[in-house]
Amino acid sequence: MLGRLNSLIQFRHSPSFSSKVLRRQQFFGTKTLCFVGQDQMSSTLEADAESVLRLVTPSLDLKRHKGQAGKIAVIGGCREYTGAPYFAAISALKIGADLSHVFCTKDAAPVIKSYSPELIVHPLLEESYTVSEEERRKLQEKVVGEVDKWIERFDCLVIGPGLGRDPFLLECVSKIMLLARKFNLPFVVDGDGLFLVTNSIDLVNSYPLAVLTPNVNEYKRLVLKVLNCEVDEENPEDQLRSLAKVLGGVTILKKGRSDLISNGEIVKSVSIYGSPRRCGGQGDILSGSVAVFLSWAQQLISGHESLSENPAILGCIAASGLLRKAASLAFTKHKRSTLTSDIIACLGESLEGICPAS
Ligand SMILES: NC(=O)C1=CN([C@@H]2O[C@H](COP(=O)(O)OP(=O)(O)OC[C@H]3O[C@@H](n4cnc5c(N)ncnc54)[C@H](O)[C@@H]3O)[C@@H](O)[C@H]2O)[C@@H](O)CC1
Ligand SMILES: Nc1ncnc2c1ncn2[C@@H]1O[C@H](COP(=O)(O)OP(=O)(O)OP(=O)(O)O)[C@@H](O)[C@H]1O
Ligand SMILES: [Mg+2]
Repeated sequence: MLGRLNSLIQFRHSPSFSSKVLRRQQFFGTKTLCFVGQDQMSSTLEADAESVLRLVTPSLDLKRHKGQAGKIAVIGGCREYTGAPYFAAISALKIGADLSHVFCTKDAAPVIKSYSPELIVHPLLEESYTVSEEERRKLQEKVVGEVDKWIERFDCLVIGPGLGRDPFLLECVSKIMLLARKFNLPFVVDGDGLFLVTNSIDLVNSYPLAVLTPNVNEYKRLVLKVLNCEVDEENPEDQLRSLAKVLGGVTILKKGRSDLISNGEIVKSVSIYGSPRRCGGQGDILSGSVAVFLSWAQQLISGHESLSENPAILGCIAASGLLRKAASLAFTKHKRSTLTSDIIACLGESLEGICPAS
């Protein structure tokens, strides 16, 4: 059994993929899934996102307790932006995480708390305008110390949604990223977290549990900074693979008409569903979703020592497929007036359609 599971979700270019029916192990409950190897993780570019969703999504098991389905923390939310961290955090819960925290600035906290009692919001971060020069170092130690008390409880962080670009705040977040690396905690970097990382690439370099989710603008800036060239529209896969390789094997999800995913070795795309609506906030849904599916993929793999796949790639494929399905469903209902909150409201129905809970 293990050999078959192993061969089927190996991420090397293995031509030997073949169609098989797999019986899941106890830790996810016995669940039969059809994991068609050929058009899945083998050398074809397009991943079979729906099969990956079925593979990593755990069964609901009465024997499990609160927290086991995932504890996510979003680091983001400032005076300027409060929607993005909310979108990322609530998406994680709507998909199936048990707990979703937001670490944001004192200004943003009451606003985000007012959006939903489901989120645990920590008003710990600070922006420069609230801190005098002499207080900075001491306050930074305090902020990072407070986050440190929580950080080991989480399965994945999402760093950047609505973070803003305040230098003092970004310096604190840099230290939080180093803390996450010390604890081998996976993190998704999005939004202004990418602004931070693009200017301090060492924060993610050679960290295989880092996932970057750049949009068109953010990708352009990352390529310019790291590869010192313009985006190659003719051959995006090779350039993406090179970028991830130069960054030491981080996983990059390049968002666009098709989402392209690479860890510097393989490249996979997810083009299913999707919608023509480009309202702000969809990338925030994606970042929260990657965190949940990456955590579930890690649980799946940790239950099989012999498996060596990259949970970050699995998480990106699953999250992209689900978001695109939910966006398509929401667009069917709301057309031009589709909002990010409409897409969030479709996450549950979309996942249920691919991977029924009962
Ligand atoms: N409702 C909300 O609260 C939302 C907040 N969002 C947050 O808004 C913030 C900005 O996201 P965007 O998608 O607008 O960011 P982008 O980076 O796509 O663009 C922001 C603007 O700033 C410019 N810019 C960004 N970085 C730059 C750089 N290094 N040098 C020069 N110009 C630069 C861009 O060209 C653009 O004009 C992020 O933290 C994001 O999470 C968005 O996610 C959308 C929804
Ligand atoms: N042209 C497109 N056609 C179809 N789907 C798209 C297109 N562009 C983006 N998407 C989908 O929307 C998702 C979010 O991408 P987008 O570029 O909106 O992120 P973003 O700009 O970071 O969003 P946010 O406003 O949250 O910051 C992508 O993962 C992708 O699946
Ligand atoms: Mg974004």
